[in-house]
Amino acid sequence: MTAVTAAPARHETRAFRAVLPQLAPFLGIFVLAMILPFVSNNYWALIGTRAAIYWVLVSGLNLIVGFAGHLAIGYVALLTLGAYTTSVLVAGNVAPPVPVFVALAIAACVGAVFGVIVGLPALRLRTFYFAMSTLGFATIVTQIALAWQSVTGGGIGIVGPEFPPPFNTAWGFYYLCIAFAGLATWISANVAHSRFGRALIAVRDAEVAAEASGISKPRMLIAIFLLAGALAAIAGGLFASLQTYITPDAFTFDLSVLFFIAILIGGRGSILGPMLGTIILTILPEMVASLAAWSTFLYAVLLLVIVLVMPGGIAALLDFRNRRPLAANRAIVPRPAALGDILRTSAGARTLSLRGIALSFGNVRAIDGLDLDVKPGQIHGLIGPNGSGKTTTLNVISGYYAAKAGTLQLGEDALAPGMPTLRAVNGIARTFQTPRVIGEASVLQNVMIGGTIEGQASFVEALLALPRSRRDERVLAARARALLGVVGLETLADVRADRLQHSELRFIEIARALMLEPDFLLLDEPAAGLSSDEIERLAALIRAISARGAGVLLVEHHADLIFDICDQVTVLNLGRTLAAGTPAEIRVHKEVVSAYLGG
Ligand SMILES: Nc1ncnc2c1ncn2[C@@H]1O[C@H](COP(=O)(O)OP(=O)(O)OP(=O)(O)O)[C@@H](O)[C@H]1O
Repeated sequence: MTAVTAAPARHETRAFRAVLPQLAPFLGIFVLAMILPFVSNNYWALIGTRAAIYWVLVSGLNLIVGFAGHLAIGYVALLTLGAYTTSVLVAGNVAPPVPVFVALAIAACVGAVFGVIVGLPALRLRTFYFAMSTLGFATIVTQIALAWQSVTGGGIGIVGPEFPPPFNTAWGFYYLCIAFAGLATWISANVAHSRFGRALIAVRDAEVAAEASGISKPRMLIAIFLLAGALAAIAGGLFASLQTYITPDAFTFDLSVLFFIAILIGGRGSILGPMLGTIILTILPEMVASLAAWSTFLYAVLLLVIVLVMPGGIAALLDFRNRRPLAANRAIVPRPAALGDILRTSAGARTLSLRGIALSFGNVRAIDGLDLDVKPGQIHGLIGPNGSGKTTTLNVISGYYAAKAGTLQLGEDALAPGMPTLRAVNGIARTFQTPRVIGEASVLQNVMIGGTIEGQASFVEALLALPRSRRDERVLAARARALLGVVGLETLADVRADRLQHSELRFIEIARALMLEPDFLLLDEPAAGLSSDEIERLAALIRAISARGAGVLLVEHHADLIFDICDQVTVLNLGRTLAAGTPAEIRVHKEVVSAYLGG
């Protein structure tokens, strides 16, 4: 990032004002939690404590289910693990007894390790299969707790840990749990509002776009499972103390379902929604005591109602900002001239070259011995009839497909085949034939995702909102807003992306790709679905991008756009080069005219 920097103090004030409406409900809940002891009795201390403990677990699980989209349904296993680890360590069943806070810290570490073990299948398994693997783990933990009698007390159980004064009274323990719940909220909100939280929803809803932005799914998931495992185990330790005595029966499948449904009621990608969901689900059976035995049935009905009536959950209900209508006749008016203030002039003198690239799908030769050079500062058009291999060429360059033959080089360096997440590091960005945008995220967040790898702060720094992480956010947000100005969409920055028109999504993708300050930009049919005015503006924008020194590879069916702005054109037919040359040469090339252009 060069020209765009933000004045920290001014930005922080503006940012604080912007987040105040989002912060207000949390402050409200916190104040209510603080005054509860003064307006109620010990019965409510128990319910309030239970809700706080559940939320410590759900706040972490929310990052896995609500943000990363992995159906970890058997998460009660980590609550069990934390409860037994804390109780056993405090009781001194395997080693000399340790103080309860030390035991809780050890349980958090054990939970983090097992959190990753439970989560690892998510790297390969999706949806139902991953859900089943977490359930399997829950069964194993319960069986071990039952069988390992000398340590866990088996079916008879074990005494839960006791906390020292002032936490050994009902309200003292309540305040301790509220403190943990507050901390868990702060940590999970920090992660959610950092580049890591955005990367999670990108992997969930637009995995290929996430990879093109350099986001590594395994690293992201491991970090999240570590955190969620630690939080769940801490919740387990607190839960064991609340119960005073634990047996494997205390950790029912109903609890797992409660955690899971709390997130679904709350809404994906939200912190406030699942928090309210957890509170509601904890209080509901108590309010209607006669229905307590029906709790599983109630949860199932609630789940059905949510899925059918309000799939966005509480978060969607509270999202007043996105209820405001958008102007129907809005026009996209890019300002390419502003690019100079945002992107440095690319100094890259390296050429992106393909030599003898070949790739088949079964018997279909998608590309067959392709040579192609994309030079810095030039626009290279790639055209050809449907199925001629244009998108496949882009996918080979972006690392989604590994070519069966040939070489792919950036200057003197060979580009590793089949490594899409490394292309962003190599300065290669792209857009997609069908825009890959995260509908539930705002336009601004979508663009910021493009700059994920530009962030400097580590996951731990983001989790604690340390200065480097706050600076990352400032810089990425400022650059994303500036790029939205360049593509003419800055007024829509805070709108959910799924409310936008198709043509607007195309420009969002370009802004997202530009977040990387790419040396090479691969555009897959960017003019598809655009009006003639919009195509003209797109042309000016692409010209301005290449004028900053980037090499552009433009796949397009609009021949006028290609001939208007390209320096070089390659024509493909059945995976082979039919012709290559300047637009003037291609326009009159006999075979091209008869095979593709017509006339
Ligand atoms: N994943 C795949 N599996 C099997 N065949 C594929 C796959 N991807 C592409 N193909 C085939 O490879 C050939 C080239 O496809 P490609 O999408 O690259 O063409 P294209 O020139 O981009 O076409 P269009 O202009 O319609 O987008 C086609 O015959 C297509 O059916």
